[in-house]
Formats: sequence, C-alpha cells, structure tokens
Amino acid sequence: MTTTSDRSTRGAQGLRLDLADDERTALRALAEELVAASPRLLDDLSWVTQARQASCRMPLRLMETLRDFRSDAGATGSLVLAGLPVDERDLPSTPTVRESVERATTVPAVLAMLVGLHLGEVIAYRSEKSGALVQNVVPVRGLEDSQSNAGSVPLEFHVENAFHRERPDYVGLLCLRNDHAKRAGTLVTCIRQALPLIEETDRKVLREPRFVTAPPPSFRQGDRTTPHAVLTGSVEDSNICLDLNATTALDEEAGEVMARLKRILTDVSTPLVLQTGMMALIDNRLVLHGRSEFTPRFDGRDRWLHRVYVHLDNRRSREFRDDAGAVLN
Ligand SMILES: O=C(O)CCC(=O)C(=O)O
Ligand SMILES: [Fe+2]
Repeated sequence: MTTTSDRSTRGAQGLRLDLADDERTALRALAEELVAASPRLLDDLSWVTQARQASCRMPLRLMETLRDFRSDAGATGSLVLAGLPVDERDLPSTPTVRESVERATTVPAVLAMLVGLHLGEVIAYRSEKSGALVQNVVPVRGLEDSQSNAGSVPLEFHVENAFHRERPDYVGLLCLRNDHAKRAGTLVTCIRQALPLIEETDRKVLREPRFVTAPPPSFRQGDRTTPHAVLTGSVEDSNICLDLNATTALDEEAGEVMARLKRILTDVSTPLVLQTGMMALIDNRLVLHGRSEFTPRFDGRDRWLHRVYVHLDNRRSREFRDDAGAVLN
C-alpha cells in the first residue's frame, strides 16, 4: 500500500476512509437489501452466504481499501471507516444487559457483517456471547469495574482472545452511539511502532515461551495456554500475543520485561474516538486494543458498538468448527 493512496488517507491515527454521500447512499441500499434477505437472521449460514456475495457489491473505494488493509495493515495496524449509513435517530435504546447480541438483520448489524465478510470470514466462539456473529459492546450496570467490554473503567490493552490458538485475525468495531460526552475511545497500540523502542535483550525474552495467558472474563469456559512467546514471526516485523489483564510472566525477569513493554505500548498508543457511523478494523496480530473510561447513565443512550471477528482462513480453524459453521468451540 502506498502512503499516497487516493482511496484512503494515512494519518497519525492510521488509515482512514471517509465515505462520500453517493457511496453512503449506495451502501445503505445494499444493507437494506440484506436486511430483507431470508431468513433475516445474521447467524443463519444461508443468510451469511447472501451477505458474503453482496459484500462484493459495496462501493469500490471501500472494497479497495479493505483489500489493501488486508494485504498490509500499515504502521498503526488499524483502519477507520467513517460515514457508514448509521442514523442515530433510527436506533432503538442501547441494550443494558450482559451478553447482549444481535440476531436480527438490522442495518447496522448488516453493515458490520458486510465489511467483515469482505475482509475475510466472520467467526465467533461458542463459549463467548452465545456464539453470535454480531455482538453488542455496551456498558452494563454492576459491571462498571470489570475488565470486560461491559465495563466503563479503563480497559487494559489486549489482543482479542489471546489465549485461543485461533484468535481473530481482525476485530471490527462499528459505533452506533458514543458515550454521552462523545469522548470514549477505543485505544490502540501497534507492535510495529513499539518494536524499535524495545531493547534487544528484552526482545529476546519476549520471543521465548515464558508467558501464559488465561481466557478473558467474557468466556464461560476455556483453558489457559501452555507457555508461549509474546513476540513471534519475523524478527523485524513481529506479531504480538499479549493481554495485559490475562497474561502472566512465568519468571521474574520475564515479568520485568513485560512491565517495560507495557510502558512502551502505552507511550505509542492512540485513541480511536468512534462516533456514530464509524467502524474501526484492528489487525489482531499487530495491535492491542483497550478503551478509555467513560460514565454510563443506563438511560438507553449509552455507548453502543457492534463487534465482529474475522479470520482470513477458514481451513485453519476447521477442527474447532464442528459443523463447518462459523462458530468455533
Ligand atoms: O469498547 C471498546 O472500544 C473496545 C472493547 C473491547 O475490547 C472489545 O469489545 O473487544
Ligand atoms: Fe477487546
């Protein structure tokens, strides 16, 4: 991807594409077509097939940008799409219950699916949020202090489902409503920016299996990992697997290295303040994400995102998908 692409722009916050009015109108029409497609259920495989095919009819610039992002997620590992056809006036109240998911084909849920299905295969995990492909990220009363997406205290940086061998390659977060102050942000930090700042001796420790990671609180079941490395793959352009809330160092030196890495990741982090109609796509091999704190009111107008997970290769996860469906065990 070139830095002078005329499709999308690259700023300090990473790649961004703003849809023009005609693109938004065309995408709304496509989403409405999919809302009406039988059986109007997001998790139904025949509906997913129709949506996958329809995703090839999205506005060309959007498809080009997604395809480029998939080839190389850039220096920040994230892409923001803005101007998606979500109208806050058409939205129902923000859900207030834990484990809330979308099952019916609404315009916003269909948009999250269309974008995800153009990037790859939209998947979910049976032990998390009842295996729904589109999940709600909303604050829940009583869970304010939890290190989960139902909380509202600062959420620690994490790779999504870092404990799982087949964790998502990408996480998509579509904003239906931001918080009342319009200031809550998804925080992102990319190993591509952190790596040059990590001492050589620390990098060596991070490449050794001296860490274990537990499932996040959103999982009803799941085992912690065997010892794993935090940095893998290319030495000069590594992948990262770390959850600052769920990963434990197995020895003192590894713990000190992890603490230094946390400082560096925090230093190079940026907030993506998503407003209505903005969707963040996060490369989960390169980026840790978290969330700033905010004050929920539980009045039906709280912050509300739709989340989708994307895999690039359905074969790789076949042993986790009993029925060759989209949900991993
Ligand atoms: O609320 C956010 O912006 C992100 C929450 C999160 O980590 C997630 O839903 O995976
Ligand atoms: Fe997350």
